[in-house]
Amino acid sequence: MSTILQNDLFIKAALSQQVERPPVWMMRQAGRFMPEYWEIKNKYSFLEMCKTPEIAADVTMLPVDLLGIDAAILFSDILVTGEAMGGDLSFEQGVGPRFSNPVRTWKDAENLSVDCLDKLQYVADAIHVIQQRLDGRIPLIGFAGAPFTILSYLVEGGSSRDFKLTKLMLNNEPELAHLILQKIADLTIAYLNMQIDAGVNAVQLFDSWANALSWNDYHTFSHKYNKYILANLKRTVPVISFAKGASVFAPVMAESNPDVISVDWNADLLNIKKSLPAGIAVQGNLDPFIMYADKPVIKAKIHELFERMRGENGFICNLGHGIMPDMPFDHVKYAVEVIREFRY
Ligand SMILES: Cc1c2[nH]c(c1CCC(=O)O)Cc1[nH]c(c(CCC(=O)O)c1C)Cc1[nH]c(c(CCC(=O)O)c1C)Cc1[nH]c(c(C)c1CCC(=O)O)C2
Repeated sequence: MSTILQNDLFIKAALSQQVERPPVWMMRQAGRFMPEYWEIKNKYSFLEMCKTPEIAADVTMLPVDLLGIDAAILFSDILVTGEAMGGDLSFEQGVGPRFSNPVRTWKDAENLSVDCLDKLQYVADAIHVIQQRLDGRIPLIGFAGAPFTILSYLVEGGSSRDFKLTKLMLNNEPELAHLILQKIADLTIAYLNMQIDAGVNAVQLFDSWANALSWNDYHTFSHKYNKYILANLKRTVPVISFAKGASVFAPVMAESNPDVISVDWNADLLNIKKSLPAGIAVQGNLDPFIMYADKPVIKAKIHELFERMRGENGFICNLGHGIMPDMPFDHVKYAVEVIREFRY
């Protein structure tokens, strides 16, 4: 690590070193649950916010200044790689992400571009601005979507409940799926290495919808590509592998040798950690929905997890999935305070 960080709890825990308390950050920590996010969001579209480095930096800094978390995460979206490859991406209020030109045929797949890193230059520019603003206070996490999760959005043309079209492709035309997955994986390697060169202090690969896959399909269509990506990253910063489904797939994820595995809320985190090779840290695994509960419940659930993880190096506190737009801001802030006051 070249930068000297004032608060390096997150990096230490990611590298399984001893810390006085677990570090905390939360997925979707910059977002619609914050009134200050809406002040910006009411002026720009979501993609304008992502693509304007000064605005992306302003939004990245909101939870740093308002919540006091131990790591910032770049404000962007996993779907920007799909857009750079040729996807016509939009985010409509109430509808969510949409690709208006879904990728379903060999011709569609062949048209996807891999040599398009220049289209993502705005992300490197944002990282430079954010690192100036952070000024070494806490680390910055970069990220990308894992190939299977990006494939699902490209094929479905947006969010999906059951991934019917994606699974139809995996079953009926596996070679077509492999062509698309390989292209996404190759761009993702270049993209994450670009973020590392631009100065992020860690990267996270989001395989949000891995839990849709069977055990064998997970190996064939997800793990294979995630492993290929991790093998080709500049391993100068910690790498976090996230899957909704990590409760089941964690031992497989470990084979791609990440520094950290981020676990949803279904599993017992200590059991997962003990099942992994020494030196792999875990992140998670609070049920995000505790944020709706009364404050004493929030505190009790955090302490329950921390007591369970007592004595374990290599534990980063996070939610098993992202903060929801209607979660009370003061509950999230309270959760961070409880974590920051905790000492082993
Ligand atoms: C699957 C996925 C996406 N995006 C992402 C994932 C993986 C994590 C996960 O599993 O949730 C990742 C993501 N999306 C966003 C970030 C920024 C950093 C952070 O604060 O975590 C990150 C890391 C901002 C965002 N990404 C999005 C928003 C909301 C945009 C808005 O303000 O309208 C934000 C703050 C939009 C988005 N982008 C995506 C969806 C499903 C949606 C929201 C749909 C909806 O609820 O309206 C795709």
